[in-house]
Amino acid sequence: MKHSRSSYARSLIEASLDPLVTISADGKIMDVNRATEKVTGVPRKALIGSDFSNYFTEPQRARDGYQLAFSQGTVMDYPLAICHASGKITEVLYNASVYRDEEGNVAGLFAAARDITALKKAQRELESAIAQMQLIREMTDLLQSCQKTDEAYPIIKTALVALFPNTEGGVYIMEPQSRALTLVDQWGRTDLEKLFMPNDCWGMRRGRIHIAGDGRAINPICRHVKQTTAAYICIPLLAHSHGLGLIHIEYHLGGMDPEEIQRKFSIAETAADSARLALANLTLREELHALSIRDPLTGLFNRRFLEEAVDRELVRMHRADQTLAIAILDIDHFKRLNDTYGHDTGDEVLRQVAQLMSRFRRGNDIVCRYGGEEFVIVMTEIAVDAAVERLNSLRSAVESLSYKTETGTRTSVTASIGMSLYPEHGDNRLDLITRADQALYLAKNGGRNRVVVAD
Ligand SMILES: Nc1nc2c(ncn2[C@@H]2O[C@H](COP(=O)(O)OP(=O)(O)OP(=O)(O)O)[C@@H](O)[C@H]2O)c(=O)[nH]1
Repeated sequence: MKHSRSSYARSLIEASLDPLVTISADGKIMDVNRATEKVTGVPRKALIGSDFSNYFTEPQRARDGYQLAFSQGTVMDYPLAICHASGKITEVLYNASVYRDEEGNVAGLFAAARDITALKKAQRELESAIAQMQLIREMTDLLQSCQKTDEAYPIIKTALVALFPNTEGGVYIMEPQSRALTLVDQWGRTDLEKLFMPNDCWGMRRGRIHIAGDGRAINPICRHVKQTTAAYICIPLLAHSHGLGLIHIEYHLGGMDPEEIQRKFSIAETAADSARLALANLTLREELHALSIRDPLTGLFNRRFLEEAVDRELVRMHRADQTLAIAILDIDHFKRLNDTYGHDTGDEVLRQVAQLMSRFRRGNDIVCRYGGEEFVIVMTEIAVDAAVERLNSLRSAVESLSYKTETGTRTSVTASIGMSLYPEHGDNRLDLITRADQALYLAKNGGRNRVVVAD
């Protein structure tokens, strides 16, 4: 009966999936079950009699737990990590309690471990997923506050570097005219292709993520990828199937399990989605802005732009204690020209005068179509004499332009110019424009085709 009871107890111990061990008062292993052999990779014979702390990644911590169990009589959920002979680590929680001999003296410790490796891994993955989502959220937040695409690229890059440590890559933007993909920011390697066409990238061609260099049989290597020692992922940034750019990430497969790689891809996709939306908004905003500050007939800046620019320049001139000249150029008898030769000839005159004025621009000068047949020129850091001289040469250049009319004859125009100076005639845009306008009125009344400075 005695024999069968101990064999029953043994079977029970062996049936446990948790590693069970008894340790003597001097720290030597006295007995183990099969689960302990399995988790350590050491046969029972070698385990018995050996120092129990040898099998942990942190032997001192194991000994501390052992001491604690002795002093308290028991320890619960004591975290340790067992090191298998192969190097594989099993994270466990230990429950241990002392056991006594027949005289009631402490004879050793009985300890049971619960494998929490999978739980810990899931916990770490969850924590890392939360941290990554937090990073993406921060990136999205910052991107929403960007005013220009130029501000967005470094934010996207910084987020990608944080999301994918130990990778290399770059952010490309598609040039609207040529459709070429241009490298605008990069991390890690510095020899990424700087410029290539969408056709050189399988991701851009197909409008979806392209993964290659990771040993899959079919996925071909993109032409823009110079070295193929690393695996890589190309994420096209598209908005309504219109190309905005590309995110290219290269990574080394060593040590990453396929599940982890898959997770990284999903994160890359989420980050790219956010970057794509932000870039689409910014590009649209920039396009609208360009439309809103240009005059469609002449291509010059419009009044709205001028107002913002003059205010900015006035602040700059004030700080630098410098002068600024504002001149309004008005084509003489333009109504008559329109009435005589037709509106199209009038338009052609406006276009040619605009081109002339663009060529006239120097340094920080601002030239714009102020409305109708009126143009404004802003010249910074200029004295009155120099300004008048330049304006007179512009006036005579306008006079020497010749236009073919709708009837086939040629005609020409003259222009009157009124000018005011900062700070002499005012310290703000409205005053300066009013004074220039008054000077223009005087130029018209004085016989036209002349430059008049506010008195
Ligand atoms: N062709 C053309 N004409 C325009 C445009 N915008 C304004 N105009 C015309 O420009 C003319 C401006 O005429 P006015 O302001 O009377 O002045 P003006 O005939 O130039 O006479 P002065 O300024 O006194 O020399 C009007 O007939 C407008 O219709 C445009 O975009 N194209």
